[in-house]
Amino acid sequence: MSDKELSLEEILAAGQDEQSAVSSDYQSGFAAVIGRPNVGKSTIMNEMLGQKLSITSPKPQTTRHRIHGIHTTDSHQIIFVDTPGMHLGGQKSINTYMNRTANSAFADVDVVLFVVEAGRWTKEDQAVAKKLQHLELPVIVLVNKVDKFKDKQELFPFIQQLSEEVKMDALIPVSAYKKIGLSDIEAEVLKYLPKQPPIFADDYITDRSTRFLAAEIIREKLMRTLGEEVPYGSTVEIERFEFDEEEGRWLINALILVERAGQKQIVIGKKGELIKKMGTQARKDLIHLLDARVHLELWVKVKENWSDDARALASLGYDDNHSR
Ligand SMILES: Nc1nc2c(ncn2[C@@H]2O[C@H](COP(=O)(O)OP(=O)(O)OP(=O)(O)O)[C@@H](O)[C@H]2O)c(=O)[nH]1
Repeated sequence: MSDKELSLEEILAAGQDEQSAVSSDYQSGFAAVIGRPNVGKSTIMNEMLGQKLSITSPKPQTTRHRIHGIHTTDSHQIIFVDTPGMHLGGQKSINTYMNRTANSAFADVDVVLFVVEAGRWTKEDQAVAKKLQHLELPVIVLVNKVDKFKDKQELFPFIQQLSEEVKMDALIPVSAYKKIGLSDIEAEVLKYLPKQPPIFADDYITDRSTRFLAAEIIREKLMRTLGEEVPYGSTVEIERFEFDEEEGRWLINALILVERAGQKQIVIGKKGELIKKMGTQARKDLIHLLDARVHLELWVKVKENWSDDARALASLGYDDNHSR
């Protein structure tokens, strides 16, 4: 990848200006959110963030974490991070996921939120629990979907079983649907966050970031679809990013820039099947990011030495003065 890539440090630097103004009691840090698919991780996070927004890290393939959301208040900032592969659900086997997470995903986080589903303990949950045993990190178990149990007493045997199976520091019954337990999660997480200034600027989630993240989502699909075949030097430029009020949907046109004609065919795939696949996956994530319908057009264009092109760089956010 190009060394002009916007680094995580540069993104973080955006938060530096804010830091002088905050109190010395300010707390900030990272909470990893893990759990098998479908337990309600996204729903809990969206409720905690108060908005349906999930952002990914600037470099999905090279940073350890996907940033799921940033919750900033006057006294603290919790950065919820997802472990790699978590959202691939059924597409990735639990083993692959666990192998990857075992190596690096928990580095640098302050606390782990292990989400399970009330009344349902599966082999996948067990595999996650087993991995957690070897971590030197505080673990808070979130038993989600407790609304499914009218009589809370029915939950006791399950909670008893959990306390035997999982090495935990706290257990919180939660219903993301009914907004039960959300403030308890926040209070419990705060016990483990260091006193330090906010890591991200509190306005980090802006239009500009959204546009930038849209490009990142598409680039992520490019990398995931093509794997090691991803053409060196390819990148994504957002040409159009506007909301169509009448249709009630976002219109997004994105160019995948490659440096040679031969690479264009690799990206498009046989009968266009690869670009179609990437488009479908990217659209799904964009709908989630923007919380609205999305019309996405993806084009592949050969642009020799795109990395020297000022406009391309500006649109990618590599230029401080770029227009939004
Ligand atoms: N009854 C009930 N259902 C819930 C609750 N929270 C989430 N769900 C449902 O559980 C399903 C899975 O929720 P998600 O938030 O997508 O789960 P996830 O763990 O992020 O799933 P992956 O993205 O596959 O890892 C959805 O159908 C939600 O509507 C809850 O508090 N109560």
